[in-house]
Amino acid sequence: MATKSIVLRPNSLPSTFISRRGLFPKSVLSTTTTSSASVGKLSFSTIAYGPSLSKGHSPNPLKLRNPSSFEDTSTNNNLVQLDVDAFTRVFDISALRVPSDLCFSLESRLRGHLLNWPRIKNIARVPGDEIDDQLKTLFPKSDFGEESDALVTLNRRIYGKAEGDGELLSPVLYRDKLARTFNSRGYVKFRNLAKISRPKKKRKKDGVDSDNCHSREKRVAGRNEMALLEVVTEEDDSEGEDMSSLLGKEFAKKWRGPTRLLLLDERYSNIRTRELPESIKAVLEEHEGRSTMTAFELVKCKLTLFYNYWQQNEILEVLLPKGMTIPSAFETVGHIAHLNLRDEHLPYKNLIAKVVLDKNEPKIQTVVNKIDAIHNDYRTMQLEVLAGNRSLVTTVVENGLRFQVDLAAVYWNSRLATERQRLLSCFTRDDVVCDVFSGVGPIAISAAKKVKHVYANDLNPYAVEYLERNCVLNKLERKIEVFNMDGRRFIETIFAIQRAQSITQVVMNLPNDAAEFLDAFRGIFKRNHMDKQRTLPRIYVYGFSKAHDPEFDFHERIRIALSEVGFEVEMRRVRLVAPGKWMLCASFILPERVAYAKTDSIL
Ligand SMILES: C[S@@+](CC[C@H](N)C(=O)[O-])C[C@H]1O[C@@H](n2cnc3c(N)ncnc32)[C@H](O)[C@@H]1O
Repeated sequence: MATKSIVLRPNSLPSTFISRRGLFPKSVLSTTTTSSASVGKLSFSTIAYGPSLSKGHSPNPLKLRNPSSFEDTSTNNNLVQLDVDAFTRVFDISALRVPSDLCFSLESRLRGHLLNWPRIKNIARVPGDEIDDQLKTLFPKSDFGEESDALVTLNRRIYGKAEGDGELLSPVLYRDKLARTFNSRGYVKFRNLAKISRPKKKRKKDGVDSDNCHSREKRVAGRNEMALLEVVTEEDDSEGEDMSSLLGKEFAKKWRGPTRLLLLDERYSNIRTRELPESIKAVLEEHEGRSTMTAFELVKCKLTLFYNYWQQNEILEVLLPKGMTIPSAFETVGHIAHLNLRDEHLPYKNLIAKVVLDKNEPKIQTVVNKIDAIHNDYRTMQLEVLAGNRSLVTTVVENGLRFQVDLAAVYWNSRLATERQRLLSCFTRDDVVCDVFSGVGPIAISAAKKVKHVYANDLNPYAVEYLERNCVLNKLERKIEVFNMDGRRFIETIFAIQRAQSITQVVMNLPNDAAEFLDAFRGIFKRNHMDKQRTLPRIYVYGFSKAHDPEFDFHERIRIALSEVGFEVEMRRVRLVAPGKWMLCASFILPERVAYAKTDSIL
């Protein structure tokens, strides 16, 4: 079972309509249309540390005026239109560009000064931070990082001093060299020059030119991503703000080889080089010279966090109204997330389900809500599909076994997985198990893997159908015999069958009523009462109790059902199913006097 917290948050909107203006605190809304710098300053004084939807700025402020994009169309066949762009936030941050070979050691030394945001790596890569493969081939030795004169050679070649090196220039460098030659002689720009080495353009498709196509692809890719980091500007040398003025000429801004960005803490977002803390500068100075291509730079970056970045509770916090209690968990059954929403959440049920689906795909494909308490005999739930595909047939893997279930037609409770394991640990390979209320077989099939033989029964024909399928699915059909009858009749029948092997363990997992089925054991051995060799089975019976002393209460019910008092019962609390309501498991060896009782006599 997986549980997820859904934290909801305030808003005073009508139940089926959520305006985006109402989604954000006023102060934050007003900042969404201001410049990013002012937002940054405001944020730090008023809002807690770390990424938040109430911080940063929205790249699409105009869209904020369209409240209908958050409308919860609950009445409209669970089609919720959630404008995911509204959750895009842009943060202005600073980063240190450092040589790639120093990035890990610098990261650990500077950790306290780094961004340290969840799911965002402190070391970032941006286009152009790595030496181009084509250029790599120009180096005399392949190990670029260790070759001290490699950079000199590269610079010579890039800046047009390659003649005499005896090597052919790559087409890119050749074009570059040509361009500079023409310019120095005063020629006008050679307009077709770029074509010399440019790769051929792909053919236009459907009248869309390839550049537009590319930019659209980029946009879509961005949406599917969690975050995007872009370098905005690099500090202007003319202001004397580059590292060279602080750390010596070695730090002059110039690309010197593969680099990485170390994202700095948000408090440094608008900082200048000279304002960097001494501790950072000291670490950089220490590292200067360790790399053959040392070059540190302070760069301004734009970190964009998309809808995919934010967690379920962060999204719902923004979407849902103030003052609501929090729906805290959902149960997972195969691909289905099973919510248990309270009345107050119902106007937002589709919105909640959509976010749950978005945030838990691909594992979760369907989100359902329990409509009503379980009332029927088959213990099936009334479920409403709120989001995703409508199939309630799913496969659950429990303890290495696979169980197919149709949540619309059969009972399944993943929360009992641990209890089932505990129960199984009581069985041995010599046991013969009888599961009176087996459902689709989580106990019966798991037991069959371990014990000699299993008799499994359920009243629900659909459960029996899935039980049979699951026996086959787990290749255990030879060890399980399946029955479809009322539990009481089943107990009488199975103990009367001559060919039945001696049953040593009986499981009765129908907590609401199982105790009341115990009378079926009265006189089960009476027909062959001379056969004192028959094994008296151990019975495990489950029950609920809301009593002050649940153990005593359940014990009483068992004694009354069996009409017997003189026997020992082990009692265990399984779990609290509701406030003050315990699920219990009682186990005892069927008293001899009950097994051989004459059915019409009362002891
Ligand atoms: C609480 S479920 C337990 C199922 C299974 N042991 C499990 O752990 O998933 C109880 C099962 O008892 C079945 N049941 C209800 N009344 C019954 C009856 N009178 N006779 C036999 N089975 C019954 C229901 O169909 C249901 O599958």
